[in-house]
Amino acid sequence: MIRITDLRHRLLDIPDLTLSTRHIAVIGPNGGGKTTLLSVCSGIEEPEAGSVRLLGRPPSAVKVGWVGEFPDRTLLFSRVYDEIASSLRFRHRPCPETDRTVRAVAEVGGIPRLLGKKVSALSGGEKALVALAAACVDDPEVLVLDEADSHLDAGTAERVSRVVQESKAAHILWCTQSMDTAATADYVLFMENGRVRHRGTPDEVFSALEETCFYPTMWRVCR
Ligand SMILES: Nc1ncnc2c1ncn2[C@@H]1O[C@H](COP(=O)(O)OP(=O)(O)OP(=O)(O)O)[C@@H](O)[C@H]1O
Repeated sequence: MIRITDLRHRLLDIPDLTLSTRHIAVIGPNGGGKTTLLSVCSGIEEPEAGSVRLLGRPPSAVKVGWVGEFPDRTLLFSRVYDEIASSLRFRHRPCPETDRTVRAVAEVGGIPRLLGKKVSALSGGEKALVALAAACVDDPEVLVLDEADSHLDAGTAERVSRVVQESKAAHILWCTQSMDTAATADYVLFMENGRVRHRGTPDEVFSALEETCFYPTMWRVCR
């Protein structure tokens, strides 16, 4: 469970929010506070007031995997293998176990052929897949994606969805500008001006957004 109480941080103002579903989509206009909310929920930023609890603990006590919109800013190592292995190495996992786990997560992400490459030689979409593999390799309890799918072709975005769904994370907080992706979530938060304007199942939230640009294209076509 994710529990937010009296949260105030910059423009964020969320008095009370309890999220118990696994896949939570965070959507809304630019500047609405989505990244700020994800940063606070991930423990990257301490809230100015109020509290966030993930699985009953403060975010700093939870294994959180983070994938940002610009992997160039977060990828630390020059080789793909080293990047994906880094969190296991930081925890001093045995080398054979690390090797097995890195290869397994690369397999799920469809990137075994990238393991020997230099990060600087990858395309933007390949970097996103590497960042996702690095975030998933240590079995995060909570997986947070901040518009990680924004520069991906449809096939790569589909692969990202598969890796995310196959992760063992209890919660996936996924900020996306793809309303079709958000429509596949269990629960949707629509953020505007730092507040949660709409919350509920995709049906509940998107029915309130039918006249706006925040309505899934696939729903317009197929429903
Ligand atoms: N470090 C910061 N210091 C002060 N204000 C900030 C900081 N980071 C973001 N903001 C402001 O907070 C507001 C919300 O930003 P945030 O990045 O959370 O929005 P967002 O919904 O993720 O937007 P986008 O869809 O454009 O990425 C914006 O007005 C932004 O200018």
